[in-house]
Amino acid sequence: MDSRFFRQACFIGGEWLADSADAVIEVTNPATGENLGTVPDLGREETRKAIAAASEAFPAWRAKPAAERAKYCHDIHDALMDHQDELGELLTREMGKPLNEAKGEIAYGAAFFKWFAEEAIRIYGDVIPSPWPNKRIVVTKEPVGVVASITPWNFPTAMIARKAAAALAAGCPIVCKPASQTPYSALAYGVIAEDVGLPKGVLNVITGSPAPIADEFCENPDVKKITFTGSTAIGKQLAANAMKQMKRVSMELGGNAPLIIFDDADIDRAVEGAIACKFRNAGQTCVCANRILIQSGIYDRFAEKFAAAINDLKIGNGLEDGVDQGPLIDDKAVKKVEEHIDDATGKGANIVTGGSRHQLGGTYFEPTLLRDVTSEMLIANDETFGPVAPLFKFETEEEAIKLANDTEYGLASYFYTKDLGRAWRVMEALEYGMVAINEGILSTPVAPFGGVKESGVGREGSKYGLEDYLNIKYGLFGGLE
Ligand SMILES: NC(=O)C1=CN([C@@H]2O[C@H](COP(=O)(O)OP(=O)(O)OC[C@H]3O[C@@H](n4cnc5c(N)ncnc54)[C@H](OP(=O)(O)O)[C@@H]3O)[C@@H](O)[C@H]2O)C=CC1
Ligand SMILES: O=C(O)CCCC(=O)O
Repeated sequence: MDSRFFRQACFIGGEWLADSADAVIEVTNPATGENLGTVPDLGREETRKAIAAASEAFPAWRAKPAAERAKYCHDIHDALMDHQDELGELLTREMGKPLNEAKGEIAYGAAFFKWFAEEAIRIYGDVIPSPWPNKRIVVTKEPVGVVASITPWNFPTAMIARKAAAALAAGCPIVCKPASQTPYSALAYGVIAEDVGLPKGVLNVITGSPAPIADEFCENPDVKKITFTGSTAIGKQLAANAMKQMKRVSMELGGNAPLIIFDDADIDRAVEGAIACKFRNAGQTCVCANRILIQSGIYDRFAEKFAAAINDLKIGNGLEDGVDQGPLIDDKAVKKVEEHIDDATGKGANIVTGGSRHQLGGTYFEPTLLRDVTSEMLIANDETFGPVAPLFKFETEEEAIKLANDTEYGLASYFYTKDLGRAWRVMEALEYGMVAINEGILSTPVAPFGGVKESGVGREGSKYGLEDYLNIKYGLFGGLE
């Protein structure tokens, strides 16, 4: 690929570490199946080196005035935005999402660096009124130390941004392990780190087999925090391992988002929101609506309008103009989508539109609408992570809430209503970390992103996102008499 951001080497301690002989991972463009290149398949030893580089960088990095760390974060923001088109194209090539979404992701990622640059200078402590006349109590905030991150392929730039920006702002160096399917957007951060003159070791990117890298992250005592975005199964495993040393953890895991549309909703607005919420990134986000619950009075009307909007979506290579939905990440993802559709239709659901692999071949899949879906079907309980919209029917508000909460997940939820009382009631009743009312997209760096139940722990973005990278220290000053 003809881009100076395209690096087939890892970035450790400010140096580019190229592959050793045959130990490489091949990276494929999901839109074409073409091989884009390779990255090193590194293991524990190199991970140890990256952690050592980060540990070495820590004392000087944490000692910098917050305004200096903020300046680096602002510079990273500016560098991402200056190269938005080039980085967006790199992202589309390795991940498949449409170019406009990819460029949007670069801007979204950059916005985390800006946000946390502005938060870095507001890491306040506290003075607590003392219960003793001759003693004083203060609270200070300190960086947790070296952070290790593991991120998924669906947002290769932004998922690193929301971890790295908070870590750097707080005073923590970071070692990033990106998904093996999308390493190049992550390695581009190495180029950016060089461009902005980030001190060596503050940001490291290592590629390779996940298990040995994760084991080193969990077992190396110099790593003080592990931050992960990905599947619940891997998140649980990582959290359990990290707890052996009582490391701090942030876990952004799977979801099973309900999108509820009440009879009194603005149907056109709900259709627009459902398209954005369900088909963004071809349905491959943990906040995509996984279950669409429609009140019976508008069920048929909504289904008809939603199907028409789905039929307008253009499928193709994300680099082509006007494409709304690219390929799925790989064949495993397509098989999961097929399994969910087959299971649902086998148990009585009906396909309104789509339902099959797209004529373009590869991992392209038709955006699909299923109706008459019920709780007994696999799709009701398992995250599809693909372009399938299943419509469930409900009669009452109480039933909708019960259905929506009937899952072990609790990440994002959505509902549409014009009734203010209902808006408050339902928001309070939904057991989710995030609730969007009359909106289909809720992500922004200024709000806390995260889940409850088995969707994880911790929050990213917002003022709360920084707390996850800080330790609280209580200082007691005695002897004032
Ligand atoms: N919350 C979210 O945003 C996401 C949720 N998912 C959900 O998970 C499902 C499976 O997707 P998948 O990509 O396989 O998700 P994974 O959880 O397997 O992958 C996410 C990250 O974890 C790494 N990883 C894989 N195995 C281990 C391990 N044993 N220890 C530590 N890290 C590991 C991966 O590395 P490598 O790429 O090298 O394997 C990748 O960097 C999806 O269908 C979806 O339901 C998936 C992605 C994001
Ligand atoms: O799917 C994810 O892993 C994160 C969703 C992206 C976002 O909206 O922030």
